[in-house]
Amino acid sequence: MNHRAEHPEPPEQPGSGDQPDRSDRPERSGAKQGVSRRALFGTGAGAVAVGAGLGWFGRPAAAAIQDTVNGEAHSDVVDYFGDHQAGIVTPAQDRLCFAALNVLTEDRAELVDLLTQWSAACARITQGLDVTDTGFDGGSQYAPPQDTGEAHDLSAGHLTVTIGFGRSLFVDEHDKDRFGLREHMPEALIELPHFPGDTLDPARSGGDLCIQACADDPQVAVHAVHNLVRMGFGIVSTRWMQLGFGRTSSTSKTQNTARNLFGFKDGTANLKAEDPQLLDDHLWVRDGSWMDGGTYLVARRIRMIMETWDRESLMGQENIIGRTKGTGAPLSGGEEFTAPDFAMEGAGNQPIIPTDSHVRLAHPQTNNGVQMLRRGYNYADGTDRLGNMDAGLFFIAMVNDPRTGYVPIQNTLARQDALSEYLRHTGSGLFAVPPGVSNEPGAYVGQQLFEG
Ligand SMILES: C=CC1=C(C)c2cc3[nH]c(cc4nc(cc5[nH]c(cc1n2)c(C)c5CCC(=O)O)C(CCC(=O)O)=C4C)c(C)c3C=C
Ligand SMILES: [Fe+2]
Repeated sequence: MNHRAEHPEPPEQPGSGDQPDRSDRPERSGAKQGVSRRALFGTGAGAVAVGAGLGWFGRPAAAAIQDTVNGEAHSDVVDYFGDHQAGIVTPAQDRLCFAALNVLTEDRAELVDLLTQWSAACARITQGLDVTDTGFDGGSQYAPPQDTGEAHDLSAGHLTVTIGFGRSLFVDEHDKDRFGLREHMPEALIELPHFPGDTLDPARSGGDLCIQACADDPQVAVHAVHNLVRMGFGIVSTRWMQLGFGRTSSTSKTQNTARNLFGFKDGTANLKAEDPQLLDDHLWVRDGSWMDGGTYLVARRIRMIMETWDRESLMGQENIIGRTKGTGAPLSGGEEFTAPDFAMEGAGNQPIIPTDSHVRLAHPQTNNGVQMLRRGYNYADGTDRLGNMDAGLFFIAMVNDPRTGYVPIQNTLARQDALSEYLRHTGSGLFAVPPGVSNEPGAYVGQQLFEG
């Protein structure tokens, strides 16, 4: 185990004797609300730690941490350990911090060591703890803190951290093996093709690794990425990063459907945690390889041209999507979750759900029965030089084979979808998301790949 806390104290720096003695400084702010990092294992009122299991890092397992809200047991911790990584079918939180990283080192052992440290850190921060026991202010005055500190007083916030491996982790741009992983590179981890209309920015595309941190609180999500990147100083560097808000999907039937920045309910017809057979058919890799129990994550930064869309009539908008703006019901009638009737005709014997509408073209019926788990977020990143909003959807989809589960649908949408006129794809990434991390001593994300 490679906890930063176990690293020896750094040698005394020249002149360090001149540093002020701050051992008597006052304690900084304590818990503010909820189950805070400090309250959980300290003296905070209201928090109850029930010893129902120990993680390999020696702390109570996630489900053990509970608080009481209106007399009912409540936990805002999502278990880090399991057959699948959290952040896939676990209920989509409201906030996202997504980062794609370049791996700088050529040393496989250094990479494995980092992944091991990341898993140890994730097991802690997903419980609302600092990265190490020493935390952000308990270590040596002469060494950088072992946690950056910005989430110290905040609760776990249902934080999930999902790690993925890009194709470029396996082979470089000359197809040369990196880290001896080439023979294990899955065939499904393709270079995504150019799709009609793509205007991708290389600075917002690709990456050797990805970190998807989702939480109720943006500061908790950013803290996760910030600390994993900090721990990887000199081994990885951030290639691009995207913040998201207002989840545009629901991954559980217990969640309501949120709206995208065009004002439509988004995520109605999605794979949901409650349909294990569909998840096995469309989401989880089931091939006995190191990816068994994992999935593939497609990320697309899709700018939505608000200025044009906002001038479209309500009827025009609904015909483009194929659903009503109010309830999200299909134009063929019923409620939000009523199945669309694509055969139904409207005025002039034309299909009531237009042939170029988004839901018709994206529906499994049009795509050989293919389904995907969508887990995207809205984004708003200021304006361009003309004052137009740079805002849209950071689309995330997870599928068990992007060659059949994503590429054909994206090609169809890019060519025929009436919605495409209002969209610009500006960033892209495809990552193999390995299975979950077991609660065994020393287990780490991607272990099946490196030790299989
Ligand atoms: C390649 C896949 C998809 C991309 C890219 C995509 C972009 C995109 N979608 C919306 C808004 C909506 N999408 C909706 C449904 C829907 N979209 C996809 C796939 C992609 N969308 C699928 C598979 C589905 C489900 C189709 C079905 O089975 O009925 C909807 C309707 C509500 C819902 O079911 O979620 C909306 C609204 C935007 C704005 C967008 C790009 C910015
Ligand atoms: Fe869509």
